[in-house]
Amino acid sequence: NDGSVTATPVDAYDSEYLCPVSIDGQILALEFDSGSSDLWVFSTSLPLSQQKGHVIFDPSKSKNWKALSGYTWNITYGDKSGASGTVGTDVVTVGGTSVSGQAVEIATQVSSQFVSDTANNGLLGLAFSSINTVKPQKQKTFFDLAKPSLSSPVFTADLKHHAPGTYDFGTINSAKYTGAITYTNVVTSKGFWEFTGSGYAVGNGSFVSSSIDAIADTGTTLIYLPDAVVTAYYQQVSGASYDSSQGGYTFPCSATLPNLTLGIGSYRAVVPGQYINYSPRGSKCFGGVQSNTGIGFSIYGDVFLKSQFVIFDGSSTPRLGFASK
Ligand SMILES: O=C(CNCc1ccccc1)Nc1scc(-c2ccccc2)c1C(=O)NCc1ccccc1
Repeated sequence: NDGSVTATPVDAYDSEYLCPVSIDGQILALEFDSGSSDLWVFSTSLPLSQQKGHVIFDPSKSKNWKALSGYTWNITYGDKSGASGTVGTDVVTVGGTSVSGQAVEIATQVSSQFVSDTANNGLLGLAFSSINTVKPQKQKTFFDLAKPSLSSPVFTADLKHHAPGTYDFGTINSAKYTGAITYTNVVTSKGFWEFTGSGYAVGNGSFVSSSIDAIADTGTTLIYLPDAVVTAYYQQVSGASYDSSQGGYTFPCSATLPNLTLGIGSYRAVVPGQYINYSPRGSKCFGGVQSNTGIGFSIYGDVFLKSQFVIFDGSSTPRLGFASK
């Protein structure tokens, strides 16, 4: 039972993309996150003050809800946001793909970043189940549970710049990309869709071969790269500088930004310069490419992913596929 669901940007900056998910008939907009592995939702178990403005899941209204007594979860993201709570299982449907016995993690507490992001009613994790946070027994992701019922064990991301895109489960729709798909091996030891990029080029500059340890992360907005790449990029942007008060590189909003080419094997993925003007911040504009210092690896987030058609291949040898579109 393959499925396809629309991924809608939540704001003018494509800071996140939300998809409608049905939990036994209750429909919530969730953020699909290939950088984490918990499916959690705003719930009636939250303090009313934290529920305000959100669409709330009410397990008491679900016929298929089965509480998992004594099970808890607790997740913290790199930006120090987080949530925690209790767990049950229910029927979860995304597009045409339906899964029963899906662990749905009920929030009893969420951090302020989630409270204020009223469009976001929770996350649907699409990284590997090894990093699910449920205790005493970690739970499987929607993709892992859906896999056996899919035509092929894959999902694809076709995110778009300032426009709705799609996630497809079970099929690779050849109408959504041009040219050949380049596949690259994935290392799953950290639980992420982790691969090694082959280098970079700034604008029309020559390609610099270098191994870049990176993850494909639909839940992270920007691209986080090694300092060597980031400084080389912003050297080509007049008026750009690192602004510690803004926590990253900014530049005059009138700047013309060069494209950034990121190598994946012999494939050259081109991120249009305009995608790298992320958003106005203070009197300048904040860059969509930032340093990966403190993270431990690079993150190819939405600014990158929306320039590509991406295949998350969950076969016995997981791999990532990239194609132009
Ligand atoms: O955590 C994720 C994927 N989930 C992103 C997400 C979605 C909704 C709300 C909050 C977060 N990806 C990864 S892997 C590694 C990190 C990381 C980032 C910075 C420091 C240390 C680790 C992150 C992450 O936190 N991504 C989101 C993010 C937010 C702000 C700045 C950078 C990255």
